Amino acid sequence: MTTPTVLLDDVRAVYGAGTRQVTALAGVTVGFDRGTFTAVMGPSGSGKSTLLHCAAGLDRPAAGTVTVDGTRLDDLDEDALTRLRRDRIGFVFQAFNLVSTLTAAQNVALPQRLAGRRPADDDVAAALTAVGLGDRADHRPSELSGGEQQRVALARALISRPAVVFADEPTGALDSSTSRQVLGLLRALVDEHAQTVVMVTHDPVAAAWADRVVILADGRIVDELDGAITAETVAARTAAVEAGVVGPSC
Ligand SMILES: Nc1ncnc2c1ncn2[C@@H]1O[C@H](COP(=O)(O)OP(=O)(O)OP(=O)(O)O)[C@@H](O)[C@H]1O
Repeated sequence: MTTPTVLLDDVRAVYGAGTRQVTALAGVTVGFDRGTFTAVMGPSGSGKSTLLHCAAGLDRPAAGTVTVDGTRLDDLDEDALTRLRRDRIGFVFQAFNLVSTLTAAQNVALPQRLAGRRPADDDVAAALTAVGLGDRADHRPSELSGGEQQRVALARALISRPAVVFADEPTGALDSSTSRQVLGLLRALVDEHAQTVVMVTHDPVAAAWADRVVILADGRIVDELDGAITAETVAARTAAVEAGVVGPSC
């Protein structure tokens, strides 16, 4: 049996304390295999972002373990965790994205430069071209739209080839043709480079690009789809969860 690239084992996450305590993850066990594309869905407040943050080492769970690329995150101090995030994890997050003082090209090259390598200028240009931003290499994030910034983050994942790419609503701010372009790029990371992609989305059309859909409700995984996934089946299953037909108590 192969070990998943990312494994969450009975992960619990809580915010606040006392009467204000909120359980965001109530014991989640899930693995994301190498070369797979998983969509994480569920109603607002069901724990999707918390799951992504715990899996990516941005939040520490209250209990349970997270293993990324063979390394248990709870074994790492903050410096080692920062290095692991830099070297092994790609982020396509709206709020956790690019360095504002660097150009698009410098942002794409950043993880490799921090690791002491210098990506070839041609590789950086090719990655930006692949995401449709070949002519914006010298622009800083403030000169790019939210969707363009997301695509710069994707270009970074294209050349630094992290073990896993976490994407939080990567198409939320995009029109449908740019969304298809971004989803096609995520798909290509998986199909052509056997990378692992985990994407939080509310959009059944976006989720249909994945190999597997994991649906959360109240901090637990309550449903899963794989095989032939269509936007219609995803919409029906998420609607059933929202309506409480499928839920933690079922
Ligand atoms: N910083 C925080 N402090 C207190 N509670 C929080 C915090 N962040 C999240 N929560 C709570 O934890 C639960 C899970 O939140 P999370 O953001 O993971 O959900 P989500 O499924 O990503 O929601 P959405 O789709 O609305 O972004 C919610 O009840 C939320 O209110």
